Amino acid sequence: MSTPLHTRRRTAAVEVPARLHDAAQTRALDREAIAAGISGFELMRRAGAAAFALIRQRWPKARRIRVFCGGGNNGGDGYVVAALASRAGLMVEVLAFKSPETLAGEAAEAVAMAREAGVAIVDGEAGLDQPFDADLLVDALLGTGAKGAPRGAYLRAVEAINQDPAPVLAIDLPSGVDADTGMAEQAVSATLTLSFIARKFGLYTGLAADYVGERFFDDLGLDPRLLASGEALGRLLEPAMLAGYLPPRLPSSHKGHTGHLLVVGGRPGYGGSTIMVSEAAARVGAGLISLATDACHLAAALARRPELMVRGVRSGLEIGDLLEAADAVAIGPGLGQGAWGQGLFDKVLERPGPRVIDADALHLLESRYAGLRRDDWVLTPHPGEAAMMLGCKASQVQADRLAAARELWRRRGGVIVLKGNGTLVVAGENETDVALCPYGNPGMASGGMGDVLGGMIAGLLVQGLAPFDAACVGVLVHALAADEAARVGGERGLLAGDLASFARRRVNP
Ligand SMILES: NC(=O)C1=CN([C@@H]2O[C@H](COP(=O)(O)OP(=O)(O)OC[C@H]3O[C@@H](n4cnc5c(N)ncnc54)[C@H](O)[C@@H]3O)[C@@H](O)[C@H]2O)[C@@H](O)CC1
Ligand SMILES: Nc1ncnc2c1ncn2[C@@H]1O[C@H](COP(=O)(O)OP(=O)(O)O)[C@@H](O)[C@H]1O
Ligand SMILES: [K+]
Repeated sequence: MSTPLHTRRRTAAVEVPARLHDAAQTRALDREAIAAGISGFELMRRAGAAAFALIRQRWPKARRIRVFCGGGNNGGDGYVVAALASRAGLMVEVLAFKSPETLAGEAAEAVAMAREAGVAIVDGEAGLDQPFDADLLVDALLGTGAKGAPRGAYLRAVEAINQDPAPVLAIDLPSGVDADTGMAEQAVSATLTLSFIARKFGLYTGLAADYVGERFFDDLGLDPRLLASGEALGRLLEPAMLAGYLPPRLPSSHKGHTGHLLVVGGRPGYGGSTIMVSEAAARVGAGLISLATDACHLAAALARRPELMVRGVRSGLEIGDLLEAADAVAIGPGLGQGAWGQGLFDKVLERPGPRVIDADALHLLESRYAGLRRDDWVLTPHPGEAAMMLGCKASQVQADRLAAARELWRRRGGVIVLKGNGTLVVAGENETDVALCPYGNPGMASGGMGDVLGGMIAGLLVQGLAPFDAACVGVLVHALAADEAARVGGERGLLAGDLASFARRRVNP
């Protein structure tokens, strides 16, 4: 983590954020826990108990519970939940999608536990045709051992769960969602998902958001040192981190200490984008902001934010002095890919230094600078732009967002911010180089939101944060501001311009 300019020494401890694992890394943790002396069945018993405790807490009035059990250990967790619910006097039915007699190991012990508790276990496919009128469904079909989309009877079970109006608790993950990537074609649409031992990376990004519902996590009482060991894919961004990144300013600070940003872009008809970039940068604390844009936007920019220094420019030749003065540059929104935009972009790339490259500038980077790699830039593609840069389809980017962001990083270096639900910040191959933002909401699916994000990242860069830190803080502040704005006024109708004032609170933690 870098030290922002002219700030007090950090007092807040930087908390180690939650780790994110894939299925294989989760299995490694399971094995470690077993090697440390907790039996596989004990883990399963704890998982089932945690799930039943959550049921009691969230659905205290539920009396009729239908548990959909698969043939692996995820199914085993389901049998434990059924046993505990039955012992508590609830009416429970297990629909078994693999014959309980064929289950092995811990899952077989869990079946025995359910039988002993008097749970009715019926053949899954036959049971689907029998009405049950459940108050709650438990999805214990597939967990981290799932390979590909649900097949056969499992697929019919997923469809039946989704057609039933009852709420759904997904055990460990919604069956059909890929734990590693979040890819989901046919998956259980859960009300809540309770994950064990490890937070699965895939549940926090991309399409998974449409299936997981509210996310819960239980470490099953494992030693935190064990959970901190071994490999992980990345880490979650959390609000508590902000205090560590953004210590208060020194009382003697002046605008020369807080950074000068140059924003470049806004061809005729696209002036609003750069105004939003500039305003967002100002609201996260950039000291001075120069905006180089088409002259037709001068009046609008100054009317919206008289704090800006705005210059109408006809070509890249007119920004040399501005580049000289700036600590960082944000370029791309409204830039266009014609001669005007090209000239400005070429000029900006002539000099090294922190840059946020977005929108049209990403297209210009691909078309004019194939193979150029730099450490000091932050590239902020949405999935469509990432696909353009990788020469694939946006759906392929979404199918494995981490792989796409990593590939972009390998090609381009610096920091890659892959936008969209569960935004990823990637600056390398290690766990500490990958951050995922679990905040944000679909109210952000409106024009200009990305411009505001770019402005925030740039506004943090000029204050001296390192590119990875600026990207992480910018993404987090942007999403938290959008969530707060949505809480106040609702998601639908949320405007990019609404975020700035909420962001201000977050950068003063
Ligand atoms: N000791 C442990 O390993 C623990 C495991 N736990 C639970 O166990 C789960 C992992 O258990 P498993 O490794 O047995 O895996 P699963 O329970 O996910 O089951 C895998 C089984 O499902 C079948 N299958 C896989 N993909 C399928 C598909 N697409 N369509 C239909 N059938 C498919 C396979 O035949 C395989 O036998 C975790 O998600 C968690 O819920 C918890 O009980 C905590 C402790
Ligand atoms: N459903 C969503 N959930 C979370 N964040 C979202 C969602 N939709 C959009 N966003 C965020 O809003 C911003 C949109 O950026 P972008 O697509 O570049 O928009 P624009 O080009 O209009 O500025 C990104 O930061 C993205 O992560
Ligand atoms: K499941």
